[in-house]
Amino acid sequence: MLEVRNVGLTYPAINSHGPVVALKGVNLTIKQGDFVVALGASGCGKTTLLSLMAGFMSPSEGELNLGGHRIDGPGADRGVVFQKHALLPWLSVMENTEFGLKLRGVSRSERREKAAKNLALVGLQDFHNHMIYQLSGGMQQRVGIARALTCDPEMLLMDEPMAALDALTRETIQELLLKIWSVSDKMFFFITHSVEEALFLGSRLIVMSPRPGRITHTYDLDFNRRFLESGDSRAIKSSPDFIKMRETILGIIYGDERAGQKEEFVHV
Ligand SMILES: Nc1ncnc2c1ncn2[C@@H]1O[C@H](COP(=O)(O)OP(=O)(O)OP(=O)(O)O)[C@@H](O)[C@H]1O
Repeated sequence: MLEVRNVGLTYPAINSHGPVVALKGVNLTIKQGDFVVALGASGCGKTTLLSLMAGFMSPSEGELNLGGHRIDGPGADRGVVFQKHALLPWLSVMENTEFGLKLRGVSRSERREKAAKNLALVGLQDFHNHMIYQLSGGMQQRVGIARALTCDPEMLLMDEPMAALDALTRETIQELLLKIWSVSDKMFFFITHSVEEALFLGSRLIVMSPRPGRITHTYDLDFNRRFLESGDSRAIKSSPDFIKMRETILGIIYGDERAGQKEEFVHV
């Protein structure tokens, strides 16, 4: 279980810009098997929250605990999938996928076996020896997912992993992610700007607002389970309850975006 308790994060002043209160009073609990998706206007602190969960930085206030232990740096119990540029272009698909295990000193045969299993899970079993530049954007993102899974983390953290992909590839990888989620007991934390993607993927949706960044709305969802039962994503995304929810969430986010255009960010 991941617990975020009363977390605040203030970035220090840069030149003439004062400090920025990126997060204030954030509370969130993510349990095994939860797929939590974060949505919110630009600058509301989504990436900051993910970075704290990843241990890339420490909170100014409050604490984050994973499995009862305070997060005080990056760890193999958390795998991160970024939007792009996170693969090593001079290594092959297999070498990228096994990289984390290699750093941990795992034997070649064991890490190859684990990497091959996860490359098969994302449909790249025939591409072990390809170089990264020989793959499409969607395939590269599949390698990123396989790489994160290969260290067998308790939690997968994903910061807009589909943002750079075309619509069709994006839908295919959304469906792939749900299939991976359904056969694992991992915690997923996923950031997106797409309301449709958030509703489709999440078992819980948090909506964040800026100035200062905080969680303002939480929704439990079951569109992902309905997809896993029916396999028909288009039917789910065009269903009346999906569309109604999409409009509600869009109303909240557009309200925040418009307010943001009128106000300066809060400085302390
Ligand atoms: N390194 C930094 N130094 C100073 N301020 C920062 C830094 N990183 C982010 N910020 C500020 O903190 C706030 C939250 O940023 P963050 O990137 O977490 O938001 P976000 O919701 O992920 O935004 P987006 O949706 O645009 O990616 C913003 O006001 C941003 O300008």
